[in-house]
Amino acid sequence: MASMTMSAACAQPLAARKFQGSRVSGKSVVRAAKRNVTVKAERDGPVLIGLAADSGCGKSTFMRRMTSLFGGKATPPEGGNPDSNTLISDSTTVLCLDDYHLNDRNGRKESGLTALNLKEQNFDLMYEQTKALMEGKAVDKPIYNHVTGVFDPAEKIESPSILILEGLHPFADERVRDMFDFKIYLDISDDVKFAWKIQRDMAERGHSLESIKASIEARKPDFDEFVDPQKQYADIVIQVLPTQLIPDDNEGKILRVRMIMKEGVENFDAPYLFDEGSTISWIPCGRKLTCSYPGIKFFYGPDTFFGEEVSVLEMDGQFDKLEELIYVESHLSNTSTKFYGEITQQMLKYQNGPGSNNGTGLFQTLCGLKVRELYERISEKEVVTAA
Ligand SMILES: Nc1ncnc2c1ncn2[C@@H]1O[C@H](COP(=O)(O)OP(=O)(O)OP(=O)(O)O)[C@@H](O)[C@H]1O
Ligand SMILES: O=C(CO)[C@H](O)[C@H](O)COP(=O)(O)O
Repeated sequence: MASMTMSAACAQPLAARKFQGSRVSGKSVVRAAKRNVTVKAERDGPVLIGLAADSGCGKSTFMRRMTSLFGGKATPPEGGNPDSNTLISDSTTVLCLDDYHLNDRNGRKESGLTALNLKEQNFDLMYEQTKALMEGKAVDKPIYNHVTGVFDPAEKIESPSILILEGLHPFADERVRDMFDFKIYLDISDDVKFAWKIQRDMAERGHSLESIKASIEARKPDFDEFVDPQKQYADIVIQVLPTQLIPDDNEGKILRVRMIMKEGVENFDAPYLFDEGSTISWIPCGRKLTCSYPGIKFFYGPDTFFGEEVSVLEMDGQFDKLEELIYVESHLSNTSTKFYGEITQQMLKYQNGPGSNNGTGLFQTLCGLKVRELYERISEKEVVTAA
């Protein structure tokens, strides 16, 4: 049977609440009534979006979901290097920041540093080229070839309408960080990262369990020091955790996904469940939504993250019948869809992609819709969408 609880009394001040993983019980916080619209006038260059995440954490999957909302298929530069890391569609260009590594694979062996270390990234070049693209100029960007481990001849990148920088360190350099219109951090917990790596590297790449464990352990200290701290700068953090619906689950198949959204971000109004500012726990399983074990649970409420006010949308569990997502979609507001059912349509379009039946796909889609709206507000151009 469907069940919902909505809290409306708050004993603690916002800042005193524990953030991570806790069920927040608190009052309806009236703070999001204003719409955060600040259209930047006289923008000639692109709208700049950043996506930070560790490697193998679903950036490519996320990018496919996001760029498809702008129409056209994102592909590597036509007639260019087949090992290019760049994806170009009609209006979007996705640059992979691995292309700004300072040293190639051998160089890193000599320096003894990993690619996660900030000293191994050419932030000056990354800044200069991002700035040039933002000014509408073309650049000759290096290509780091992941197959050979060396740099290939540079490729010409024209200034697009929407420029997306994805990689390990989009927000580490203050000069580039300040240029972004919107910053996203994909935060995959160690347990889930491990499960995904095993799935990909064992099944698809023939690596042993021991070698996968060793590579994750080797990366962890540098990841914690150089990549993870960037989440404090993100406007949205999509956090992927093991389910809480199955006690001591270690399979990593059922996921609890949280979309943590900063308050007061220009051109971004956070989506919400039922009632903006309230704290809501919702189990929609029953007549309208088919749920097999362990079911689906949603949560929405205010919180704090790195000392800043945020709202959190959370989904634990997975959909049995994806088309029934329409029921959940109809209870979400501020989603920036252009027609009824657009989220469900998008999710069905990518139903074979990883995460399509759980919160990763849902929140990545929602995030893509918010980016589309942000682009429309800043550029004052409309993205035409077919229902
Ligand atoms: N939402 C998801 N649910 C389940 N598995 C996922 C999800 N997203 C990604 N994966 C798993 O992680 C693997 C890597 O995904 P993807 O190629 O999108 O990541 P990436 O960050 O672009 O990787 P890399 O940086 O290594 O190119 C996929 O093969 C898949 O097994
Ligand atoms: O973290 C990474 C990508 O995000 C890679 O480890 C880094 O780019 C180095 O690549 P390779 O292992 O192919 O030399």
